[in-house]
This record gives sequence, C-alpha cells and structure tokens, in this order.
Amino acid sequence: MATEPLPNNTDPILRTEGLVKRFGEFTATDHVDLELERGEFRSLIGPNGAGKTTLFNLISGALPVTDGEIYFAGRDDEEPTAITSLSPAERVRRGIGRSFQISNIFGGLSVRENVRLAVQSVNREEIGLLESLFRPTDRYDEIAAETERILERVGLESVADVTANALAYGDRRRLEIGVVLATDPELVLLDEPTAGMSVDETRETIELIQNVLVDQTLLLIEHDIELVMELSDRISVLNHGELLAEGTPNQIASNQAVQDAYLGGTLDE
Ligand SMILES: Nc1ncnc2c1ncn2[C@@H]1O[C@H](COP(=O)(O)OP(=O)(O)OP(=O)(O)O)[C@@H](O)[C@H]1O
Repeated sequence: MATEPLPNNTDPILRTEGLVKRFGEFTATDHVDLELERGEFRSLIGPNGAGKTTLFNLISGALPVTDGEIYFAGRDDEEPTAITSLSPAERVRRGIGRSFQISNIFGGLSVRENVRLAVQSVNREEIGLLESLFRPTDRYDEIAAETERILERVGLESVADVTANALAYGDRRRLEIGVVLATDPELVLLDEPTAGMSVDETRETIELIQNVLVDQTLLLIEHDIELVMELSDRISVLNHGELLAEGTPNQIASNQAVQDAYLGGTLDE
C-alpha cells in the first residue's frame, strides 16, 4: 500500500520573532513570537485592547515594527524570508491578504470591476515588460477568466454588474472575500469579519470563509468564542500585547491563565 508522502517542508508559513510595537511609552505588542503552520486555521483572541489589530497591522505592513522580525515563506515552499521592511503592497504580492476591518471595496464600481482590479493588482509585476507589450490580448483574457472564476467561487455571478454599494449585506461579505481571494493569497488575515452581525449571519460568514479559503492559511480575529472554539485548529491568546497562551481549542479552554485573564471561567459552562 502506498504511504502518504511526507511534506517536504515543515517550516512555518509565518513566524514573528520578538515582535514589539510601542506607541510612545505604551507597548501594544510585547515581544510576540508567533508561528503559523501552512494550511492551519488559527484564531487570535484576547480582551479589548490586547493588541490583536496592532499585530495584524505589523504583519500586513500597515504599521512599522518597533523591534523584532517577521518571516514569511510565501508562495513557493521556500525557507521563510524576512519581510519586516517590505511595503504592504509587496507583502500582498508575496501572498499576504487582508480583509474586513480595512475594506478593499470600491463602492462605486461593479462587483466584477472590483474583482478584476484585485486580480490585476497582483498580476502586474509577474510578467516582464516585453511580454506585457507583445501579448496584451492574452493577458486581458487571463485576467478576465480569473475574474469570472472568482465570481463563481464566491457565488456572485448573478450580481457581477451590480454596483458594490447597492449589494445586499451578505453579498458584500462575499465580495470582500472575493477581493482578497483575487490577490491569490497564501495567508489571509481576517479582522473581525463578523463585526456587527447576528448569530446566524456570523455562522454563515465564517462557513463561507472556510469554504472559499480552503487552500489558504487563515489568521482570524473573532469575538464569538464559541465559534472560535468550534472552528480553529489552534488559538493564540493575547493579553496586554503579550502572547499569553497558544494551543488547540481544548488546551485553551482548560488553560487557567486564559480563564483568569480573559474568559472568566465561561468556557467550561
Ligand atoms: N495608532 C495608535 N496610537 C496609539 N495607541 C494605539 C494605536 N493603535 C492602537 N493603540 C493602542 O494599542 C492597544 C491595542 O489596540 P488594538 O486595537 O491592537 O487592540 P485589539 O486587541 O485589536 O482590541 P479590540 O478587540 O478592541 O479591537 C490599545 O490600548 C490601543 O489604544
């Protein structure tokens, strides 16, 4: 009987080393060492002000780090390389996508135009100048085909010509996910995708994310602890900017430090 081949690379897709972010005297990120395995669904939880969004901003490049390094393995199964000083746009090209709290949608453009722009934004650099000059039709066809593939993947074909601002709430969520998928990410940072949603909408959105982003590594900030416990492969807990605990949902649920600092014993109920 054939045996499963061993994965040829077990390096983490993302690794932060001693990551620090200070705002003046205040330390929002305090020597965070985080490692994400390729393909995992990781949630990042912690009380308000624990530093979750700040950590996302450091990983995406929206904020410069005060100290420490960020390594990312990117598209090819290569050794992780330092991305700490790369621009946000370069990080997107390397394969770090981000969605939700920072909206990537242009409200005045159609659904299709939004997706096409996102596809173009990452493809531009991948072909040489000569190729782009001599094969414009091929390129146009490729981008159009990829755009249609993504519209189908997120279930927006029937509203492709609708202006984004006119979309129903659920379809707007689909477009957010489509736009991030269009950048062909390896890792997707999802910052409270369900903020302001009802329990049912929350569940539907998370299920959509899981279905559509099945090939990606996900790092999710989510306040619905029940959902986090149910869906995550592993959970990292931040408290006062520090990584307080890390583990499977069961390990986190039974971690006394987490209960004391954050969950107030509610997980066992
Ligand atoms: N640009 C900034 N300047 C000064 N302080 C900031 C800045 N950004 C964040 N902070 C502070 O850093 C701390 C962490 O904020 P952050 O938004 O990362 O927390 P969070 O865990 O995402 O919180 P929440 O769950 O409420 O969204 C907070 O005390 C916040 O006031």
